[in-house]
Amino acid sequence: MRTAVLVEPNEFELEDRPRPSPGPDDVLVAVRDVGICGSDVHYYEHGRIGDYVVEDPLVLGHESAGEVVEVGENVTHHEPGDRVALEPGVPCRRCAHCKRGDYHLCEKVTFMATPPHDGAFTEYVSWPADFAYTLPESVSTAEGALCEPLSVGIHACRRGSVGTGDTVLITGAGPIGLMVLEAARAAGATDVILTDVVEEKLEFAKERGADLTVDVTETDLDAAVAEYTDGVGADVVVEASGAEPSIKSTIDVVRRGGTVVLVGLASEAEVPIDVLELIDNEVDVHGSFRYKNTYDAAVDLLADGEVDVEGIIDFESELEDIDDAFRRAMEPTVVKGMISLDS
Ligand SMILES: NC(=O)c1ccc[n+]([C@@H]2O[C@H](COP(=O)([O-])OP(=O)(O)OC[C@H]3O[C@@H](n4cnc5c(N)ncnc54)[C@H](O)[C@@H]3O)[C@@H](O)[C@H]2O)c1
Ligand SMILES: C[C@@H](O)[C@H](N)C(=O)O
Repeated sequence: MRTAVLVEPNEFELEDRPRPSPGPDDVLVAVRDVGICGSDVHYYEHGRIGDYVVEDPLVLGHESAGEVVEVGENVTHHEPGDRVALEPGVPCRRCAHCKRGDYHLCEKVTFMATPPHDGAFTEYVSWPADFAYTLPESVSTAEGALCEPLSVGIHACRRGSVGTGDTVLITGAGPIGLMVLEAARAAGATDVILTDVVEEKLEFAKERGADLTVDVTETDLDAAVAEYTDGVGADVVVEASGAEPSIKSTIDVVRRGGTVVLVGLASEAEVPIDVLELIDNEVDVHGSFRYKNTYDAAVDLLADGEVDVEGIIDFESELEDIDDAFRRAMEPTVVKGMISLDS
């Protein structure tokens, strides 16, 4: 099977690898669509993300969906022909975190495209059947693949307890910020503000329904939020840029008693925060790491037409053109590139 392998930074090789056989609890999936995530691009460019280092050739891609072609002997809820979205993180199911229900925090998780685990830029993936979610007729496999970033958005909104009538400020209008926008609307937020430093990203966010957009290179964010919220501040702030100034700004623009959710990964682990301000204003700060129990919700939201994910796709490429696709994905105005396979 054709497989795009990252052999060294900035270089994929297309290899012919043996097709895997599904284990007794697995499904074998013919991959149809795989999104290019910022983390894939980071591994491609730098060969590492923090402590995760690409030491051996690695298959990238963790936003994937396809068609079941074979099922293991114990699998009863899938059959060949089913179209499925694959949740990329499979936990050990045994550790303390898994047993208390926080399976996304499992330290032994097998997460696609995170060294040393291979991902989905390949023709076939064998994957645990309970981490494959059936897509109804109305949901495309491209949308199925984008259940992954949508899941990040749903989990962030759940962490922030976004609710009906809330004003949500999202910093960073990349794919994650835009998926938080979708999830926040679905959770009942009536006012959504997005920030960015790239004008095109903000125009796009506006087209996708942001009530207010703020270019933080030109406009004072505190003043803009104060004006929009009559001096109160946002109920929930979701940080989705990873930029240090943006992380710092979150506690200035959240309302007293409000919630800050940190999703963006700062390049420096330590970002100075005024803790007295946090205490005085009784701000809740939550980290948000990947997601748990979001795929069923993501598929239902897509089936009900409650969210749009396909609209963020800028281009689709074939597996053979993956180097070009990654270079395109690095352009600052591009939101999402997809690799589509027609095996
Ligand atoms: N916690 C998690 O589970 C999780 C999951 C996925 C991604 N992430 C992280 O979330 C962040 C967003 O992911 P993405 O794929 O959308 O990244 P991205 O780089 O595509 O988007 C980030 C956006 O932030 C904008 N930005 C840069 N500086 C800014 C500033 N000072 N203020 C406002 N916006 C600014 C950029 O122009 C860009 O549009 C990244 O840091 C990524 O690593 C975290
Ligand atoms: C969650 C996922 O989108 C992210 N890129 C990660 O590897 O953690």
